[in-house]
Amino acid sequence: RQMPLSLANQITIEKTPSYYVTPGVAARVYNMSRHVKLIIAVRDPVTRAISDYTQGISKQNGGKTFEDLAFMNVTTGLVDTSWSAIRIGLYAKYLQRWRRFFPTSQFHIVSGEKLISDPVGEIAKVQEFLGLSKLVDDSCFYFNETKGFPCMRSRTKTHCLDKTKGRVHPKINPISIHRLQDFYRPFNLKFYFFVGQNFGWT
Ligand SMILES: Nc1ncnc2c1ncn2[C@@H]1O[C@H](COP(=O)(O)OS(=O)(=O)O)[C@@H](OP(=O)(O)O)[C@H]1O
Repeated sequence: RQMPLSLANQITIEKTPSYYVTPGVAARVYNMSRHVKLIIAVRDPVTRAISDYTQGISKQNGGKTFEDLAFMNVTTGLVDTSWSAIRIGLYAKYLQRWRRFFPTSQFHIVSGEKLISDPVGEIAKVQEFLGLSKLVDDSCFYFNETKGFPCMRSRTKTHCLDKTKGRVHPKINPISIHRLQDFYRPFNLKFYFFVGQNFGWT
């Protein structure tokens, strides 16, 4: 058994990035509990793809550039959706799968961008969604200039993202960025429509 038991006054949270995109997971979660609350954290899919690639560089990427992987043909700019870093950013497609099992009221979407620019505001919405009292306020965060991210502070300790997160991304040719923005735009609009929230991705 992997999930710990929760008492009536407790909530149990489990986080795995691949849940959202893995076939069959929505059905398995539904069969475990159809009342479960679902939190999906998203960011601009172009930045997400570059972040994914950056994470891959530290493991293996076969010496390939971001463009080698993102485009089937760099000259025509045909996007390669068979590459997972690209495919995962099609958020609307995966949400449709989850919505076959769960009503809109059971989803909460967290903006990765706002989590950095306004962590207190973004966490406040999560607390509300989970029915928790608002424990997180400005005193819980400070901005770490070196890391470029907000870090958490409690009375006894501080905590920043570890070194596997918040990596510096490689510089990608602006033409490639524009091509990917054009590619994702209709999917992003569909996602905004589904969740009733505009994330302002370009
Ligand atoms: N708290 C918080 N606020 C804002 N952004 C955050 C936060 N936690 C993780 N991240 C960003 O998410 C990227 C890593 O995603 P995951 O945490 O899902 O990574 S993992 O798949 O579990 O390894 C990683 O992206 P990069 O910055 O591109 O490395 C993190 O910066």
